Amino acid sequence: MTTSNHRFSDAERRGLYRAIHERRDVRSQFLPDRIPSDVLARLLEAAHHAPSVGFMQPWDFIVIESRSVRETVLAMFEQENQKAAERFDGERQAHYRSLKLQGIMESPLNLCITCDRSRGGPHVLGRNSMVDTDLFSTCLAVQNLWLAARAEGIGVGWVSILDQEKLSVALNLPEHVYPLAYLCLGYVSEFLTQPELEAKGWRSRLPLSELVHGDKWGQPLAAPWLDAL
Ligand SMILES: Cc1cc2c(cc1C)N(C[C@H](O)[C@H](O)[C@H](O)COP(=O)(O)O)c1[nH]c(=O)[nH]c(=O)c1N2
Repeated sequence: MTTSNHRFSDAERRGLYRAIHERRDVRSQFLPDRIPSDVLARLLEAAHHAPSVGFMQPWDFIVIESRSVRETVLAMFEQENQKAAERFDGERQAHYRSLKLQGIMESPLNLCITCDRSRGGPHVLGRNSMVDTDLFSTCLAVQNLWLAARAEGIGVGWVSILDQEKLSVALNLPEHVYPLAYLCLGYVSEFLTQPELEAKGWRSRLPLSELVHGDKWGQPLAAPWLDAL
């Protein structure tokens, strides 16, 4: 077995944390520039190096450039988004309707990351008790791609306001393949410094210190370093 140095240089560490903190969900700032194929290859390679239960690697990547497929997905979004808006009342509904929640046509590339729930056969190591670990693994592939994209200067927007069954039909997915993440990708004019939902007053980041418990749920953790957050 080969191994690697266990610690990154300071610059490498800063780069990693920068990608984590400066990654954004993008829907408004896409530029039309094509993503070069070598860059796309690096993003897919990053996704493919995510951890997965039993090394199942349940993901597939559907690279969507076709305008007509994107138009179909956009129509699905409009339909679902209308239903979503109706769940809110009054001012909150007006606020919801003012939010831009997808960049399907403005981004030059859409990518669906799917989860093949049957990959690796009926008994996947680590998935006996928690059967959704294949979905969790695929989410990690999404996150790897999202962070790598940030480092490449590429914005990613996740669109989940879609009917899964209709999306599966539009993308010709087999029954056992789940359309986990529909993503819009492209270079951007800028990356916002805070989540767009926060910038637009929809919801703020919660204080981490309120989310850390000691030993059991609800028990405070004596940790002075939390006060510094
Ligand atoms: C599973 C999942 C699904 C969605 C999202 C994210 C995730 C993880 N997000 C993006 C989400 O709003 C965003 O991540 C948060 O607002 C935090 O912002 P940053 O990602 O830090 O910029 C998202 N955004 C959007 O405009 N339309 C959408 O349908 C979705 N769906």
